[in-house]
Amino acid sequence: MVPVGYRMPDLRPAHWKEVFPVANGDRQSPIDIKTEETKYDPSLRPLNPSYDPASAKIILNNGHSTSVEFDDTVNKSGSFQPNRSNLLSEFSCSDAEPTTAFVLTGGPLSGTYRLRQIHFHWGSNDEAGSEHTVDGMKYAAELHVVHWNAEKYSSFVEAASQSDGLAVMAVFLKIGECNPQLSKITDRLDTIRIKGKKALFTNFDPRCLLPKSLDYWTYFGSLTVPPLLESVIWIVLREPISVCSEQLSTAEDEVACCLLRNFRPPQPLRGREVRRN
Ligand SMILES: NS(=O)(=O)c1ccc(NCc2ccco2)c([N+](=O)[O-])c1
Ligand SMILES: [Zn+2]
Repeated sequence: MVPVGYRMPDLRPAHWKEVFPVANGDRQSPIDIKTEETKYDPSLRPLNPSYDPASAKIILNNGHSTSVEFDDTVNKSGSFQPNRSNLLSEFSCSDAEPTTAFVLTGGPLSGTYRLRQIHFHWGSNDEAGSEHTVDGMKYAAELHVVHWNAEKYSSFVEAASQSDGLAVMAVFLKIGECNPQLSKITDRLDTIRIKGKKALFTNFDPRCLLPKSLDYWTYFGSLTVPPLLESVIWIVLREPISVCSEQLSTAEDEVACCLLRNFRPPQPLRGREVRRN
């Protein structure tokens, strides 16, 4: 029962500032990446994602996106002993060494950032859907791989309020070949059609969704949905991955209307620098 006189907050991005004043802050995300204005930084190291597929737990419809949540309660470094039954080569699509953790290191990061969840932003058609844009160009969708600074902070929520608390790797999705790795997620969306619904989702290695090249742009920004906290080191991969229209429309059809067009428009750069490796 909604109390008399209660006005539901307007959920559209242009109104977020009424509830979250930080929406007008100096390091908001996403942004338009003007490639000519990015700065090469020789101190930037290669990215080093290493994920334990066994840490994938559930797939969730959290009302503004579909996410795959990972068990980030313990640091698995050292605890994951590769053996016949769990060798990454059986799960992973890359031929990397078996991992002993599910963390992101290297790139612009100092320290170890632990994988929390992955989720997508898409539009209601193939022409728009990404949050970041490149020279004004929108991609069909955008994958976010969310990590938190487990070396300095004790939880995701604590890290989310710190300027170096989160690291989100963004991967653009462009319309092309169907992506069998993505189907592992889109094929399960029918099980989480309504908000709050979750389903078991294990043995998924997010590296299967990454492009061949891990070259990136990086800048200091924020969460792109409320509470819009300015705690994210953004790492935007320059090479997109492919998705076919059928997969995207499956995603759009399978989840409630409110998950469509869940992308925030680009925000003012406010003098920030975008670096590239
Ligand atoms: N589009 S995003 O990667 O910036 C993003 C935004 C919000 C939240 N979550 C909302 C939230 C509440 C407290 C702190 O965080 C997440 N996430 O949780 O991975 C990611
Ligand atoms: Zn996101």
